[in-house]
Amino acid sequence: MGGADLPDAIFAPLKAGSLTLRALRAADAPQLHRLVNDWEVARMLARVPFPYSLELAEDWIASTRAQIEAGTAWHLAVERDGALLGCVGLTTARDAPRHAELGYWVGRRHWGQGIGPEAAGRLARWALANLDIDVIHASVLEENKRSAAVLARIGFLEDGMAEQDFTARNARLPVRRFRAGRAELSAAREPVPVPEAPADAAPPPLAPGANLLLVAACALIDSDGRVLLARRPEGKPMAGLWEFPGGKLAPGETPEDALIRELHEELGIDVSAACLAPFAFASHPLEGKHLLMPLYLCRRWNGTPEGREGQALAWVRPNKLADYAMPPADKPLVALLRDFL
Ligand SMILES: Nc1nc2c([nH]c(=O)n2[C@@H]2O[C@H](COP(=O)(O)OP(=O)(O)OP(=O)(O)O)[C@@H](O)[C@H]2O)c(=O)[nH]1
Repeated sequence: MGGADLPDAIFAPLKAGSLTLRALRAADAPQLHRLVNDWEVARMLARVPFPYSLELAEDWIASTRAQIEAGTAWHLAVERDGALLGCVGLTTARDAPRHAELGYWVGRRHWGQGIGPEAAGRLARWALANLDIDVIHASVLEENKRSAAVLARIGFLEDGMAEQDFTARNARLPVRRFRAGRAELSAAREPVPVPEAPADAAPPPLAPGANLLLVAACALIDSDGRVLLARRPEGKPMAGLWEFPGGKLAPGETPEDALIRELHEELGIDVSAACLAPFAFASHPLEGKHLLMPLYLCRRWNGTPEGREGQALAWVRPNKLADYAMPPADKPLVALLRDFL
């Protein structure tokens, strides 16, 4: 059996509500051809010719599998109950490191069911959490109001106009450009209600420290002098950035208590307070509050760290720490750590 029959071997499918996003397979060609060989769909897509032959569908599917394997683009089938509904794709930008382009289309008979935002939103959030990118761009034909609404609903912001060649129309046409990063995509997902304050009300007095977000973090250092970084998983704010393991202090906890608990929960290792050496701290605005984060060093623990919450882990040499995208609060810590180790 060839690779084309084993789609999940190259890409673990993503769930998005009732939808599944998975690698395209050779067997999808007839269904894909039927959906996209439709003037109402093809005329809105830049690179799709019309009429669109079955052979083109077969060739394109093969190319999408090669791109996933090469790590350059992820064009996926949008499926529900075994039926192909459309496609969603993300291509990393060749000339702009850490940027990517998002695209999608849905077969006409499936319009109006919220499939576009569900599928495109999931792929965008997955990409920011799992690929080395920070910004996702998308273009929609100026007249394509439906597609622009999909992007706005996911959290994309409009950032200007451009022009693009549209193969099916044999014309260069104006497109609206959109972009989103981590802040936009998590804000759209988890809207924070802002309480209405009466215009003349004085702000209530705050207890000392009430605006602080207390987080304890730890640089685990192995016998080769490498530091453990963990990647924030999809669904958390700042997903995809690398950080020092740790987390927020629960009520009544000391930073050491919190670290012992977090390192056990997140990595499955046991540390004792005596092995946590205070090293430095971060102080930075975050989530409408102010992050105060002591960073400890730890060279001794029991167990082997593993990403118990699905987070990727990396043991990183001090001189390579700067290659990992980390939250802004960590920048000074990284420099201190590199100089110290
Ligand atoms: N653990 C950790 N958190 C960091 C670092 N740098 C940094 O800005 N933070 C921020 O500190 C906060 C830690 O909260 P968290 O969400 O990980 O805390 P938690 O484990 O209690 O998770 P939860 O809030 O989902 O329960 C996040 O906003 C995170 O982005 C870092 O190096 N390590």
